[in-house]
Amino acid sequence: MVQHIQVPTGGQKITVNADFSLNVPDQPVIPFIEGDGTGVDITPVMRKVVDAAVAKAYGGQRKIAWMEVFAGEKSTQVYGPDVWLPPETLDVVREYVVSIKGPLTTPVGGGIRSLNVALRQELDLYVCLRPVRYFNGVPSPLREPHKTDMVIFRENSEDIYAGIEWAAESPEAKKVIEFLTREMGVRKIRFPGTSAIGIKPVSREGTERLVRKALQYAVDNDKPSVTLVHKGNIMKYTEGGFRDWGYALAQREFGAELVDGGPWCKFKNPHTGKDIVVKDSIADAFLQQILLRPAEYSVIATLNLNGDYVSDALAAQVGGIGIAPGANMSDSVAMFEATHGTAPKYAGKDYVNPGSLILSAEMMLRHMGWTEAADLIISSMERAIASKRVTYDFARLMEGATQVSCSGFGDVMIENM
Ligand SMILES: NC(=O)C1=CN([C@@H]2O[C@H](COP(=O)(O)OP(=O)(O)OC[C@H]3O[C@@H](n4cnc5c(N)ncnc54)[C@H](OP(=O)(O)O)[C@@H]3O)[C@@H](O)[C@H]2O)C=CC1
Ligand SMILES: O=C(O)CCC(=O)C(=O)O
Ligand SMILES: [Mg+2]
Repeated sequence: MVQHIQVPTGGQKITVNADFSLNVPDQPVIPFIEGDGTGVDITPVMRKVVDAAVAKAYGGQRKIAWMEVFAGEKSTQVYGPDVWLPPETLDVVREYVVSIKGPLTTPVGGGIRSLNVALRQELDLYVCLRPVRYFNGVPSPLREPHKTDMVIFRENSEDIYAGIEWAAESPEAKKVIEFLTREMGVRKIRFPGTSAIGIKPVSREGTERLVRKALQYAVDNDKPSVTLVHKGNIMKYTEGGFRDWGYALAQREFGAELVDGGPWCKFKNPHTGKDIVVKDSIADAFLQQILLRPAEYSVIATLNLNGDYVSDALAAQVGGIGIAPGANMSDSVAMFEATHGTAPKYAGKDYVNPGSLILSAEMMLRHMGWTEAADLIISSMERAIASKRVTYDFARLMEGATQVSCSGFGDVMIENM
């Protein structure tokens, strides 16, 4: 029984087989969270574009039955003042297997903890998958933006991002600091009386399941390399562990062999016979390498916080977070979402680029096996950009562009299907 969610009549559930493949009916029910801030602008546009692509691709034989579920500010309006993430949202998203969400606000400093992180943790959506590619004509700060073609596998359930921390001078922080200094012999806390404390859990199991997905993706998609991005020189057991466990897994499960004595290693893609190189890069150096030598990187596997930074940095190289899509996935459940946040200054103005959420929906359609509709979204996005009728973020950097609204860009895409 659901309290405030209206289950659409006529739609059916997507189900998951034992091997994690999906059974997708012709009218699947897809839960969506509208999102805070610019969620009110981009989510309806995303739905309109997806509905048009599906109608065009399948001539009315297939149709998504959208089902709104609630989180964030809208949830507090529907369920009551303090209900930010109602249990029935989690239940429904788990039960219906494939969903999509707009961005959700997280206040800085105090207030609620991230609902985005909570959704990922509660549903154990341990892979944050963020492909970064260039669309011809998009204004970019790089001379050769097409050379940036990477797929980020960001660990999504642990690291300092898990949000285990205590405020400075709180009894909890004092207790942890006392334990660390008295029982663990820690002498390195510079100002113990006024330090906030955060905990960074990074596990072998969490690393292995993420790196396994990244390596398998490289195999399935004929990619030349997987790079483990970490700061293991400084954080030896957490980020260094990530690197070491990643390399060990590549050798143990994929038969990788050391290159020149290691630690880089390589294995043959069983489908193509080509080499897949497994390498690593320290995060600060990596951030300059992706600008200077992007063509040398393909699949990226990294920890949660690094993945957050790397996602926006790479998105900027190909035109910004206005067209940066993503997915949060477990072995069975997938929740698609844009890389960007709620951009509050533009909320409700029908202004921002809906491209990130539309391309997240494109990933969703492909995940469902609805490739014809997904292809239509890509081709109409390409044509819309080529026509130079684009939202402010591109228009301000593009010569000869006509600026259109958020919904206007959706309409340009639909015209181009
Ligand atoms: N997954 C999620 O739900 C996420 C939520 N957040 C949350 O969002 C809130 C705001 O975060 P903030 O740091 O401002 O980051 P945002 O990603 O919301 O916005 C930063 C800047 O990115 C550009 N931008 C964002 N969205 C778009 C878009 N659709 N089209 C074009 N440009 C866009 C704008 O740049 P310009 O000013 O140049 O126009 C904007 O000012 C925070 O509460 C944060 O926690 C953040 C990231 C992810
Ligand atoms: O949860 C948030 O508010 C921020 C999340 C974020 O920036 C991301 O996942 O990329
Ligand atoms: Mg982010």
